Amino acid sequence: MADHLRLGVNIDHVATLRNARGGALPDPVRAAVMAQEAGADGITAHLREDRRHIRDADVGAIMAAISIPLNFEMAATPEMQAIALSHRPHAACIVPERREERTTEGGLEVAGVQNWLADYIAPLRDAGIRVSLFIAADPVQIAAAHRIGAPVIELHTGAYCDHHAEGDHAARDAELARLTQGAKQAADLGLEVHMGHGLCYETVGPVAALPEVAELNIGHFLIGEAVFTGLPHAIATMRRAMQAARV
Ligand SMILES: CC(=O)[C@@H](O)[C@H](O)COP(=O)(O)O
Ligand SMILES: NCC(=O)COP(=O)(O)O
Repeated sequence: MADHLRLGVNIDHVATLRNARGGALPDPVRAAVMAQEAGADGITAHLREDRRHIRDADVGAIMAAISIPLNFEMAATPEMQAIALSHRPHAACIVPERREERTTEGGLEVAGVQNWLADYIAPLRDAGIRVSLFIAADPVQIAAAHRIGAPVIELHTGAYCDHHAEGDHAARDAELARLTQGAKQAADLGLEVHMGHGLCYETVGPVAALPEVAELNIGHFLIGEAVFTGLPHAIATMRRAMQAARV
């Protein structure tokens, strides 16, 4: 078990709120600094092709303002590759994107495009960026991630969280079993395992308890909770829930 389960705080939805009015506030850079001060181990931010949350200028501004790692989420496009190479964040997490989706709906297809994707991530790796692939807990995709030389995978916890929210505990537990198996498979292959999407205080425990998991990336719930209790309190409460599950 990794000694310390890292918490990456995703600040995308501060930017979503800013963009709703088209101005400068609330500032996602301020949220990143506040998250760092509240004990986040990293900041995650997704520069979507449609720029619905952070924008190009935010990437450099966030990196300049924080001293913890930035996990830069990006689609596998030439434009995003060039942006990642120009900023060289600590990590780049390649995620699938569909313009019309409300949120990231599935995992990245790796197995079907493995030669192409291996070539795509090579320059990122050569630039010293830790590449991670945001995938479903599917044995075929996990094996393909390993084959193409990605050092890290992030398993999509969205379905697990959705089933929990819908009260469908059988489906939730089946999804948790898939995540558990996926984490084991990946760790056996030598991959570093992260998880994220849709996690909240109620759903974080069972995934935080998995010994193979080194990092959780959590955003939407924390930013929503911050409206009521403040970001430092939300982060501290999430950390306690993670820690309680780990012992
Ligand atoms: C890739 C992912 O898991 C997302 O949570 C992302 O970081 C936030 O963006 P969306 O809500 O647009 O998916
Ligand atoms: N990669 C998942 C992430 O960064 C956070 O997802 P969410 O908690 O905003 O759904």
